[in-house]
Amino acid sequence: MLPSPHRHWEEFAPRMATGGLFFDFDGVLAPITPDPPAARPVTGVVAALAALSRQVRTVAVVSGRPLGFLLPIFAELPSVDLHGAYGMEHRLAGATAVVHPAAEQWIPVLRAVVALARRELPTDLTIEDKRLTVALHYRRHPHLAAMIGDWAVAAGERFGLRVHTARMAVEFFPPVERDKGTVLRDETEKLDGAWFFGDDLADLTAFRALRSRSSADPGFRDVCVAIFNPETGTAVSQSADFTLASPESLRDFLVEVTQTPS
Ligand SMILES: O=P(O)(O)OC[C@H]1O[C@H](O[C@H]2O[C@H](CO)[C@@H](O)[C@H](O)[C@H]2O)[C@H](O)[C@@H](O)[C@@H]1O
Repeated sequence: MLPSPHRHWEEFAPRMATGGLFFDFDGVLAPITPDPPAARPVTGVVAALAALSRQVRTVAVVSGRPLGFLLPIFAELPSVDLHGAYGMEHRLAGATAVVHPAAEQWIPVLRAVVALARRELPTDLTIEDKRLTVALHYRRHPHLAAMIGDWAVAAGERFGLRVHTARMAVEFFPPVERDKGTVLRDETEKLDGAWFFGDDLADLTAFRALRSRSSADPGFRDVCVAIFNPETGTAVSQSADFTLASPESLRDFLVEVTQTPS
């Protein structure tokens, strides 16, 4: 019997021209690193996505990163859709970048949070200003987690922003109903099957969107894949169809399947 990843791939083969593969970035295409701006895809995975985009109808990256970060990294993949800031901005294949209008009006408020964080929080904290969202990273200072969490909750209430705990970080979002789940719900409307590769709790919204689509539509095939990371424990794996050990294992899987005639 084929191992689970290859069995799912073989079963998905008839839907290649009408299905999609959607990938998270950090922890999935790129290994986790202490310095957020330094994260880059593992060697060979961009070429594997290029090969995939010639075989599958939709290939997309769905990330908490802003488009400004994703665009240069995937510059050689114009046929891959990029969804940034948890779906609050996107650049679909062959089109220009679009910002969700309800999110755009919150940009000045997010600027005010960045300014306040620079004034009030320790100077060596990594403040990632992503224009439509803001992340405060404490990976290099884990003892500050509780203080930063409390500061973020108070600032979120004061400015009317949503606040979520992320991986060794807290993030501020406009109060707009947009996340990886709504991206998957919208982008799979015209597809008859989709895969999502994720490693973090925010990726569970995407898994749920695929599960909910396939339970409403038995003709739709969903495949949820976890990329293991010790920081997230088993929460993502337990909701997935199978787990790959690392971004490198994902790269190896994609290289193998894109080179095997279906
Ligand atoms: O949706 P994703 O593509 O997974 O992005 C989620 C956040 O990832 C980044 O932060 C995480 O990765 C960093 C680099 O490995 C790491 O240093 C940090 O501790 C992690 O939280 C990114 O910086 C955020 O903007 C993304 O929202």
